[in-house]
Formats: sequence, structure tokens, C-alpha cells
Amino acid sequence: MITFESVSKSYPGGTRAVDELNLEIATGSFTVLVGPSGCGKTTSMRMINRMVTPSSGRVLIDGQDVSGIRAVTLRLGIGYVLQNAGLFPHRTVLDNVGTVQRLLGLNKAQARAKAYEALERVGLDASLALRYPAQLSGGQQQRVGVARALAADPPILLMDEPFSAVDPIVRLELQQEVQRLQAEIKKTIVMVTHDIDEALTLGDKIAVLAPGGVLQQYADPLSILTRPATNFVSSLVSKDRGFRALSFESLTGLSTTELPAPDTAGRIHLPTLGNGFSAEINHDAATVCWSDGVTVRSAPQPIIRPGDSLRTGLDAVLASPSSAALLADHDGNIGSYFTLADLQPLLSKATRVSS
Ligand SMILES: Nc1ncnc2c1ncn2[C@@H]1O[C@H](COP(=O)(O)OP(=O)(O)OP(=O)(O)O)[C@@H](O)[C@H]1O
Repeated sequence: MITFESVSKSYPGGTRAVDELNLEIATGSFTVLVGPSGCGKTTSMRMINRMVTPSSGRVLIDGQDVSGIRAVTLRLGIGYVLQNAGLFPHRTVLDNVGTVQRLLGLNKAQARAKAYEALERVGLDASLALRYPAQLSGGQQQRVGVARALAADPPILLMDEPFSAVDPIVRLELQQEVQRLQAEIKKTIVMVTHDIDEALTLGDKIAVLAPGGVLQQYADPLSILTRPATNFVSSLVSKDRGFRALSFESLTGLSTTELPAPDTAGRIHLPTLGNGFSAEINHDAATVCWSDGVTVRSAPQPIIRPGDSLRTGLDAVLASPSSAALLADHDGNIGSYFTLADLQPLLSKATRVSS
């Protein structure tokens, strides 16, 4: 547990960066500090690893005041991922990732072995290990930054705008990667972002800060969306609020129509839907050909799986040429489909819940 106890920070010159912050961050949770530029997010986060000293109040890790822990010792237990990866330009990927193990006293061979493990964990190919940072894409550099922060297996991971320097597609990939990783490793993650969408996607808990470092709300994403505590939070989440809230609704109770059996070629022919479309699903289900009897369009089809959200289901229906989305079981076998009409009862229920 990381605890902020009435923490304030004023910088020389009088800037009040953080104002009486009280926060309890549960062990193993993913907490996002979000707010506009200059509202004290980075300052707050850096007080956890003592890169910034509070002007008043205390930051505690598992009940221990961090000011009483030697900075070097403290930081060995806290991984830190920077906006531009912050890699050492003259060290290879492998040596960048092995930095902390070397500081921990492992010899070069042991550190490199651990570094290879960390690279694999963040989905980076071992063939990149001997490259220098400048020989990598922005997204790859960011993965190396995450691998380096995780290599020594610290219980806490701090991430400062880790995805802001990459393009939107890579950003989405990295977000998904971090979600996958967190499900596996269950670290206590504190991340800073100014992007409310990113906060809502990744956070178990979100702390919304306003200029002057004043905490506006500390809650789970659904509460932030549906029950904003202040006008400031309300204006931050107002765009697409209703649609985004569907991300937190499940598809439980969805009524679906069973698919017919595959033909001898292993293809499934959907019966003609109300709007005249039919579809053929490839054997490996990687693509679906939709046809209205005149033209045939082949497209990668988002396949909905158990556990996907109502938002994902709605998006699949809206994106499908036939307005039908396909549903797979836990093993990935597609067994049924659904339409907008099938989603309607769930959408009506979600509207009632969030209004
Ligand atoms: N070392 C410093 N000396 C003086 N003022 C500082 C210092 N660091 C930050 N500040 C000021 O404190 C306030 C909060 O800064 P901080 O970097 O914590 O905000 P932030 O929310 O992380 O902003 P951004 O999203 O732009 O990174 C700002 O007004 C900033 O100018």
C-alpha cells in the first residue's frame, strides 16, 4: 500500500504543485494520476521514490515513511518508466535492461540472462538485444524502458506519460501490452497521463487532479464516468461519456442466434440476415467475407469473446457490413452471431444504470 498523508509541495518561487493530497493506493492495483498540464501529477508521483521531497505531509510504503528509507535502496524496489524511454544511448538494449541487476550486484552474464527474460516478457524479440536505442522505433524503445523497469522485479512501477511520444496505433498496442503484463505480474503501478481515455482504459483507480494540485476525485473508472464528483471531473469526461461507460458493461444476458454447421470445406454460411446480407467465415476465422448478393467484401472481423464489453460488442455490430457480429467461445470457436436488435435490451439497461 502506498499512502499519501496530507502531502503538499510548493516549489521555490511559490508554485503550489500539490495541495493536501490524501490517497491510498492498494498493493497490486493500477492507479492513474490524470489531469491537465501543470496540475502536479509528476510531482506527486516522484514523491513516491523521493525524486521530490514533500513540503509537508508524508508518503508511506506499507506503513513506512519513505523519507526514512535511503533513496538508493528505495529506488531499487521501484521501477521507473519515462516518457521518452530514457535509455542510455551508448548502451545496447541488453545492457540498458540489465542496468539495475548490475547495480544489485549481479555479474554481467547473470544480468544479461535476466535482461533476456525481461525482453521476452514485454514482447520484444531477442534479435533486438544487441542494437542501440537509436536503432529502434519509438514503440520498441518504450518497451525496452518497461523491460528495464521490470527487470529487477520491483514490487512498484511508476510510469510517467509512458506512451505519449508514440503514434496512436503503437500507443494502443503498448496499452494492451501493459494490460496483459499487469494481469500476469500484478505490480503496484502508478501512472501519470493527461489523457482521460488512457486513464479510463488502464486504471483500476483514477485520481483526477486540477491545477494547483487539488485532488478532485479518486475512484474507479465507471464512477468517474457516471458519477463525476465535481464540475472539473464532469468537463474532463464529458466527451463520449455515455459511449465510454459501455466499456464497463458486460454482454451477460445477450441473446444470440446459433450458426449453422460448417460445409465440407469448413466454411460457415450465415443465413441471410434481415438486411439481405450473408457471410462466409474462413476456416481459421481470420477473415469473414460479407456479401449482399452482388458484391463480396473480405475484412478482418472483430470476433467477440466471453468477457468482452458492451462497447466492444456494439462497435463490432456497427463496423460489420451486415450489422451482425460473431461470437466465439473461450476456445475461439465461433458459435453464434448477434445484431443491434439483440444488443438493445442491454443498451437500455446500461442507460438506466448510468442516468
Ligand atoms: N523543479 C521545479 N521547480 C519549480 N516549479 C516546478 C518544478 N517542477 C514542477 N514545477 C511546477 O509545479 C507545477 C506542477 O508540475 P508537474 O510537473 O508536477 O505537473 P504535471 O501535472 O505533471 O504537468 P505535465 O502534464 O505538464 O507534465 C507546475 O506549475 C510546474 O511548473
